[in-house]
Amino acid sequence: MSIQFVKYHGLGNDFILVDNRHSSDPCLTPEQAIDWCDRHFGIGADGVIFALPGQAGTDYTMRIFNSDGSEPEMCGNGIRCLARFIADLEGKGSSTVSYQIHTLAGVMVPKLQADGQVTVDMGLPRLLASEIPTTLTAPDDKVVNQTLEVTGQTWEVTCVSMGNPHCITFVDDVASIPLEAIGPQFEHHAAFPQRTNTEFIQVVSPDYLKMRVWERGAGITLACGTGACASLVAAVLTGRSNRRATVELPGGCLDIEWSDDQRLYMTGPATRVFVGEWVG
Ligand SMILES: N[C@@H](CCC[C@H](N)C(=O)O)C(=O)O
Repeated sequence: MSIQFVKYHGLGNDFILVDNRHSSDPCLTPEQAIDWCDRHFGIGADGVIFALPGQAGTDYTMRIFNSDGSEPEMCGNGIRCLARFIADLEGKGSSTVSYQIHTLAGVMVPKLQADGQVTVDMGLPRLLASEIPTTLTAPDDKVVNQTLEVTGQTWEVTCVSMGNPHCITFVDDVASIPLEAIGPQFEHHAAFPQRTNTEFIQVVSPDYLKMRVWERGAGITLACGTGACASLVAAVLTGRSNRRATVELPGGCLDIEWSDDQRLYMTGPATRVFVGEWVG
């Protein structure tokens, strides 16, 4: 088996991109994606992303496997990388092109900017417990400032879905959170039937948030675009931030806006690192 790939990252959240335009099924199995993502015995990445033919009138379809082989509905940093990958494939790398991308979370619209950044219309946040999903409140209620018991400690959490689930906790100092130890306990908590991504947020000012993340299916990553959007929504819902803020992650900063049209707009970089060929 010989497959060409290109490695990209969005603020250190890194992905292997595969040109899958010839078929509507990913050319790798979840087990193969696990092998590719292995940082010692494979290429190394937080996930593998496939550019497939568009569905329902869209330009392309994005599918993604996390590094544990599970398939998330959406990936914010990944869709910026996908947009740049497609533009490179189409020879439009330096233009301000935009694409309609079909994902399991709905249609997303990334647009390449003249300065090299990518802005993505990430759609509407979903706030009801049944939409997260979580059993923390009644299905039709929002999950804002709810208590959650993890590792014998009580946390106050707010949950937001950006198509994928996020559980957000505001803390005084993100650096002091033992993410490696508690991340898995949030991810696999019985209150989250589809597991959850977990963000810890320090509010520096109403327009500047610091974030660390434990991702479902990938563990600690240097950035998470859907997580940054969900965290801004949680910060607005709890009266902690403005509707537009910089979110600083270990890998760098994203600009996030929860616009008056209620949609989330995320702007950040997407960087090509190298091309390769898998000869497994
Ligand atoms: N890093 C991503 C999110 C990837 C999916 C996530 N691990 C999940 O399972 O939901 C982002 O930038 O949004």
